[in-house]
Amino acid sequence: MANTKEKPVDDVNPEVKEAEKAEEVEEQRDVIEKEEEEEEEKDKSFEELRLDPRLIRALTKKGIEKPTPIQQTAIPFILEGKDVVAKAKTGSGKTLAYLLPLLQKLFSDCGSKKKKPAPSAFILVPSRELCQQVYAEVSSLIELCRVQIKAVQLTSSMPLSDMRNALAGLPEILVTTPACIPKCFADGVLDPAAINLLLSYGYEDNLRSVASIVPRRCQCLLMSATTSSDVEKLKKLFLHNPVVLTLQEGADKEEPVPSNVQQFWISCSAQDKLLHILALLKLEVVQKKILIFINTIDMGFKLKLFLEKFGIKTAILNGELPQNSRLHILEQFNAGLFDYLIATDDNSQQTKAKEEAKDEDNKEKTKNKKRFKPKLDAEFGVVRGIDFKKVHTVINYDMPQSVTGYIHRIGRAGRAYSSGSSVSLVSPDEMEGFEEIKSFLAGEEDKDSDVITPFPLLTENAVECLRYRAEDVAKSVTKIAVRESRAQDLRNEIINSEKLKSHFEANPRDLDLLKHDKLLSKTAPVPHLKDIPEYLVDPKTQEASKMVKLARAAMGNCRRSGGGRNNANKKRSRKGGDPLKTFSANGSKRGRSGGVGQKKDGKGSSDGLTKKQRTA
Ligand SMILES: Nc1ncnc2c1ncn2[C@@H]1O[C@H](COP(=O)(O)OP(=O)(O)OP(=O)(O)O)[C@@H](O)[C@H]1O
Repeated sequence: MANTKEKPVDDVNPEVKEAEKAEEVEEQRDVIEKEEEEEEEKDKSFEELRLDPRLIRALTKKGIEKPTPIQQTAIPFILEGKDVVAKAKTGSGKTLAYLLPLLQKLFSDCGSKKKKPAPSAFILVPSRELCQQVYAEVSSLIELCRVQIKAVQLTSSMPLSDMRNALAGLPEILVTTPACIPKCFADGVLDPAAINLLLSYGYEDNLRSVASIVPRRCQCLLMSATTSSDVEKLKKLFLHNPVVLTLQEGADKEEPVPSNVQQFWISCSAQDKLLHILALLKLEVVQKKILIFINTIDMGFKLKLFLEKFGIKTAILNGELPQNSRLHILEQFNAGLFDYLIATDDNSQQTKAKEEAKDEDNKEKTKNKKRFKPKLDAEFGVVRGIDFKKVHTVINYDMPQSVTGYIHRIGRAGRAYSSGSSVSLVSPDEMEGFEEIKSFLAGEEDKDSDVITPFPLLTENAVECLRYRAEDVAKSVTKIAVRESRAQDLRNEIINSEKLKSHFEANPRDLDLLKHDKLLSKTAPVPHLKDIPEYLVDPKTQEASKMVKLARAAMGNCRRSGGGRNNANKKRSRKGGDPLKTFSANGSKRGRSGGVGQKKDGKGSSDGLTKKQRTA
């Protein structure tokens, strides 16, 4: 009689095999979680970092309980008075890593009767948006700590008299941008001798503009997610025997993109990008909130007009909008007033705008017509450092023009340990740049590993079902319609921005009334395009969409208010809360190698979902 125990492995019932495999995966997961728990146990608390109790209380009120790795490492050195050069991935908490020790140092100066020239701490950030964000963060900490410290922000658009007024109250902290520096120093608004702590964020270019005026005794802190700066060169300029921190978190080594952001891509022609983004959003296979990056302002308006025909309301953020509007759009998006934001990032926008302007000039020579010309704000930037709250998905509608651009864009999702994903639409023209990004992220040792994997939840069939409608609507979004909407939107925003500036200062709550995702199209969207009829929906993609919605609901229910680190939540989501993660069965330890049932070319498999997906 045959003994089942001695049966060759191949003869074992496939269901038993599946179950064993699942058990193995579960065991592996438990080991990883145990390792992570042990790692967490080794973590230091804010008390152990000798942070002032007032700051710790303020952090608790903000829902922040434990320091992140960069905070644990950098805070003690900064408190010691050391120069620090730190590179840590996006969303890892670099802002508090320098703000907390900075405030603590200023607390001790508060009591001293000796009058110091002001401001003593100088925070240099790459964009106005980041300037506003850092200023808001430092102001809220000061308020929560109830200390007599004053912070101000200066931007280059401010008249000199306003700059002088802002500095007249002897602020201890100044937050500003590189573009503002020449103005501050040239007109004697600021005394560089006063600066004894300089913080620069994303430092390469920023520092050159202040190199000649920073006093030698000044403590310098340089923070970045992507820098390639030569520390040796910087040493000669500013740094005194700096501590160089390159944060290696767990198994992530030096990867600049957090491992909690799953990266996907879809291969499609440039013309088919509208069709694909429609499928992603309309079939709800990506989770909200969603930040969509494009490379030109016109493309942003084209996309907005296209999507609104299908009942998808989006807001637009770009460097030609007035500053008030930009800050307001960011506030509303962060507050969750709308789910889709189409953004043009700084670098790509500047270069493309130059091209556009050149193009316009040439045309203008032939046609002597008055044309709408963009005026861009040199201090605009939504990619580096801006803390978009609860963005789950970043979509690269256009691919960024550099690896750094990609890292900063993707870093807007998955901030502070939350899970996130990115989907890049890659056309044949963009393939070379995309390969560069992939090989950079894979690193030297791991060249062949797929860090960015094909998006698994959209079948070819699902996309094709929408083609007729998408192409029909795309034709109606003409160049003229785009240009008119862009000019109209800018006019509206300028009027609103001016009219409402003083009103909002007096009535901040009224800001909520001005929604930024309003329709731009002159003709109202036709009702039948708002819903996709049953017969057009591919059943497999529909199944995936249901999972995404379920996961969203589950995440909503278990998410804690206050924004602090939530271990329970973290574990739950790791165990399958995020369908994109659950679906990527071949994943490495942290589920990075993407979904099954995918073709190497970035398209979903024609078969659609895998066995595992169907079971899910
Ligand atoms: N110790 C902490 N615990 C939980 N959340 C934190 C902690 N420290 C910071 N955060 C939150 O993490 C988010 C990201 O922080 P921050 O903006 O400082 O990241 P960053 O490293 O500067 O990212 P980037 O390089 O993209 O600018 C913020 O919402 C912040 O409030």
